[in-house]
Amino acid sequence: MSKRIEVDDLNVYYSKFLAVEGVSMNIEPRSVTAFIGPSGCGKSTLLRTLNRMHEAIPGAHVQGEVLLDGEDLYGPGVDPVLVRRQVGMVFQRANPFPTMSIRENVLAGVRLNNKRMSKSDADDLVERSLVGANLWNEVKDRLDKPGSGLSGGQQQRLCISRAIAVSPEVLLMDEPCSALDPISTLAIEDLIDELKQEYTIVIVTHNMQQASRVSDRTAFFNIAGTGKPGKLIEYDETSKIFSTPSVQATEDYVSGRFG
Ligand SMILES: Nc1ncnc2c1ncn2[C@@H]1O[C@H](COP(=O)(O)OP(=O)(O)OP(=O)(O)O)[C@@H](O)[C@H]1O
Repeated sequence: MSKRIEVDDLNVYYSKFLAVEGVSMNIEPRSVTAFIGPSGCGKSTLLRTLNRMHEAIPGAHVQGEVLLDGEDLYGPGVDPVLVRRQVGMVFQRANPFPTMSIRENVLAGVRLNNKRMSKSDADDLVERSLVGANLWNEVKDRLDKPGSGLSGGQQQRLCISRAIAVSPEVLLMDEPCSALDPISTLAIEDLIDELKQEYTIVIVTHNMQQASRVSDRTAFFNIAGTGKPGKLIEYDETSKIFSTPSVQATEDYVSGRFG
């Protein structure tokens, strides 16, 4: 259920603009990898190439390879819809479908995949996904109420249950806690720690403490100036990045001496 990601000499473009240049990295299964770096260095852009969401923007394209357990996501004949089923994504702002019930929100991705299910299978899946996202106890008595009636932190966990309901191999998270209060943030961080038993997780975060709390490895990206491409500067064990990084720019960034 958890796959290895290999990024090989990846260039990421918005039309002619090279936003991210020459990234190569291996991301291990059952681990959490944090992408950190200053605004505009391409963290979210790179994240979106890992499930082919980048190319949903007109003119956006990549050069290079992204392999999932050895298979090139950008190979000929690969269906981006199937890729997105294997590689789920959770966004900065929780985005449950507002008019749908909690139950239907959990099932939304599965329904999109045209999977027909009996009522009892659907009930099982809803329960398993909500338990998996640590939300079941809080919502089990109101599954037919709208998802928009939940708190921000609960909505984010609802989005995580929607993502895991389709049984992905990888979970991408783009600043999943940036709109949450500290208690909800801790709940999501605990959940990330549990989810890594089953999934490969990549998280973009601006919060250094969060990167050091949740991730096994950290990738620091930087940008030489406006209009220049973002680059991967250093990628290592999180403890090393935050204690004895090899590159001065990493040290400056993690110690807050940046810019
Ligand atoms: N849809 C788009 N069209 C054109 N350029 C874009 C688009 N989205 C992002 N960019 C550019 O790509 C570069 C990388 O942006 P990206 O959002 O990936 O950076 P980031 O490191 O995630 O930033 P932040 O930390 O502020 O979210 C920036 O120069 C940005 O302006």
